[in-house]
Amino acid sequence: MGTRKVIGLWGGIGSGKTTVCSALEGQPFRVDVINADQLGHAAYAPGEAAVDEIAAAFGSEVRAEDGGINRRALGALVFGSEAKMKTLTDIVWPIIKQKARQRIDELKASPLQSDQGQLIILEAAVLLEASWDELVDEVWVTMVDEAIAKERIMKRNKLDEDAATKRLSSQMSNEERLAKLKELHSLPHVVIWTNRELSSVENDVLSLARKTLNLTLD
Ligand SMILES: CC(C)(COP(=O)(O)OP(=O)(O)OC[C@H]1O[C@@H](n2cnc3c(N)ncnc32)[C@H](O)[C@@H]1O)[C@@H](O)C(=O)NCCC(=O)NCCS
Ligand SMILES: Nc1ncnc2c1ncn2[C@@H]1O[C@H](COP(=O)(O)OP(=O)(O)OP(=O)(O)O)[C@@H](O)[C@H]1O
Repeated sequence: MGTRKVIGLWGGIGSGKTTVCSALEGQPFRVDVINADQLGHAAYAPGEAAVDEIAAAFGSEVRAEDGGINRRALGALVFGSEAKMKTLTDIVWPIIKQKARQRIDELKASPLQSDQGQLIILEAAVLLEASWDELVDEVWVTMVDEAIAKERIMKRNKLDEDAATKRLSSQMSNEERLAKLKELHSLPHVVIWTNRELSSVENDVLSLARKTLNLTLD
């Protein structure tokens, strides 16, 4: 019987979260990724409870034509304003947490399908800020030098340097992230530095996964 583990994958913009998940594809153990950005987006669909609350807080200009939330309009209000972002996250983080817990429970209730075990990965840029680490067994943190993160997101998102700097400065610095990690105490955690050759990062991620699942290392 394989082991099931829930991993919280935490890291800033362009730090390598998606790359880590891709490295785990096609392995003999099962991997299910829950993406917190997507759970948040689902909360903005027409008829969802958060929609009226957000429109009441931010005004009707954040309503989309279909009756849901227009993320672009909302993003323009909250990115760059700490106070407005807090108003939004006070509404939406508890909803994302509840959706993530429900999805983890569903996955845990489903047949394992592999005697090599299962990793359930909760991928979230704000895992610790939102206290979603309460849902996981282990935390993996992707980290990269900020200058390299800037280069990567300029290239990937076709941003100029100013726009990339703005996005990076709206999140925790590496120093703040490392300090925050110290608050985890008893929860196992590991930092995955991604400013290295991709193949070296991928090898480390596979070793980490096998260790987490108590599989023999080859
Ligand atoms: C502001 C919103 C509506 C903008 O939506 P939009 O589709 O334009 O952007 P998207 O969600 O893809 O986010 C863009 C990037 O910003 C990051 N990000 C989003 N919210 C935050 C936040 N509160 N703090 C730090 N980074 C954030 C995302 O992880 C992503 O890398 C949306 O990001 C949102 O609802 N944010 C608040 C909820 C939240 O914290 N989500 C992140 C869960 S990991
Ligand atoms: N080791 C590496 N060497 C070179 N490029 C890399 C490496 N790791 C990641 N990248 C590239 O950097 C960019 C950002 O990586 P990735 O998309 O995995 O980060 P992310 O944390 O998921 O970002 P976001 O939260 O912004 O979506 C991608 O274009 C990816 O291909």
